[in-house]
Amino acid sequence: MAEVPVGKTKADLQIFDTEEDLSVSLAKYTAELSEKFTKERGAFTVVVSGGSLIKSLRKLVESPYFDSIDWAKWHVFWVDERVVPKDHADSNYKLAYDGFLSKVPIPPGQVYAINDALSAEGAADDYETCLKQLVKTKVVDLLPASGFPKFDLMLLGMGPDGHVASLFPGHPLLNENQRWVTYIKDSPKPPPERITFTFPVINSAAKIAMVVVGAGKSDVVRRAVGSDTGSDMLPVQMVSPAVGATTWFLDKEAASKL
Ligand SMILES: O=C1O[C@H](COP(=O)(O)O)[C@@H](O)[C@H](O)[C@H]1O
Repeated sequence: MAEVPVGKTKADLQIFDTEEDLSVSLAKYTAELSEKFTKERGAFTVVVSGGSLIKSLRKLVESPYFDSIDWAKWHVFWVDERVVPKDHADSNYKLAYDGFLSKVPIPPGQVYAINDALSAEGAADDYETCLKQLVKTKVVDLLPASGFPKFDLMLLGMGPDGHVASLFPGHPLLNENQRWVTYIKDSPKPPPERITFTFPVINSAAKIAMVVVGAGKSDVVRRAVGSDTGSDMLPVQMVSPAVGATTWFLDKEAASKL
């Protein structure tokens, strides 16, 4: 494991020969954090993205991780969601449910999907209200220094353009610093309407795993890893936890241009 600069902070970089090896290591990392936070807080708050990340979580539902994890303590959230019905092919909820959540015994009331009956604006407001309630009841931690929720673990992917969550290069939402959850109606990647956590929330997390696989992302990985703090920073370079730590999980192909 090497420590490398990414944007204004440093991240641990792990490179794996195969995506299979990456998936095993990601399961071990997640299981260890599940044990740590469950012991410390009595709950484990996990935020997932959509996209290719979900496939890389597959080893978690296998032995020894499946049996060792106290799934009843998990609370699952989405870093971003497309404003489509939950059974739509574009839904990040459906992707996670089919590939992961349907295979583990997390109590359904601890899986916080967005309200798909609302508009983008309404769904963002509703999700933010839900998070505020969970902070009040101490299911979700608060980072006192920032006043934003502090999730235990964020499992994030990155698009080939360097976007994370639904925070896209050059978009004004990159600068949102009040809202916890906001919405976008002009996403450059379809579907256009989405809700997304803002950077202050992402950067208040205790642990962030940035999971990137495939040669198609090698150029953006090369651009992201380095101490470029210019004004045209990629969204992924703005992932910069205030008190937490980021670990990048890359397969050999994604890391091939480093
Ligand atoms: O649209 C999205 O894209 C990103 C990246 O997806 P990937 O398939 O290139 O890994 C994803 O992290 C985000 O949650 C999703 O809504």
